[in-house]
Amino acid sequence: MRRAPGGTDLDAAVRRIVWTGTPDDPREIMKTFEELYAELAEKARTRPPGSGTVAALDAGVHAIGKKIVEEAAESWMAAEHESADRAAEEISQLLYHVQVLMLARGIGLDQVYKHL
Ligand SMILES: N=c1c2ncn([C@@H]3O[C@H](COP(=O)(O)OP(=O)(O)OP(=O)(O)O)[C@@H](O)[C@H]3O)c2ncn1[C@@H]1O[C@H](COP(=O)(O)O)[C@@H](O)[C@H]1O
Repeated sequence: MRRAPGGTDLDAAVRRIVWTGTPDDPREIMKTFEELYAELAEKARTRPPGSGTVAALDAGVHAIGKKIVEEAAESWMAAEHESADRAAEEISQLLYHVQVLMLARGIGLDQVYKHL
């Protein structure tokens, strides 16, 4: 069996990445970055009532940018002082707000990926 550095079972680590791992239902499939972007793009297009994404887009680039800075700071603090799971939660929020910023500026995934 393959082992990740540090003796962790690599297959188990990959499973943790692929599966969402809520404590109650570890079988629930997680949402990928691409799937979230497609969902948010659809929200932006259809503007369903009650969508936080629509509200954030209406608030504009300046307000979205402030949320990104806030979530980036919270990610940093969680990574430095809290558990890996807490840091991951903050990072997920950071990624969400980055995607909202992309949509606000009409930036597609490919436009970003070509710079990676
Ligand atoms: N993944 C996210 C997501 N991550 C973060 N957030 C927002 O970011 C905020 C960050 O949480 P904080 O703990 O910083 O809370 P807060 O500072 O009190 O937040 P606010 O006062 O700014 O609302 C959350 O309250 C949400 O408003 C998200 N909002 C939505 N999504 C997903 O986006 C999709 C579309 O959502 P809607 O547009 O709301 O339907 C759904 O799949 C959601 O799960």
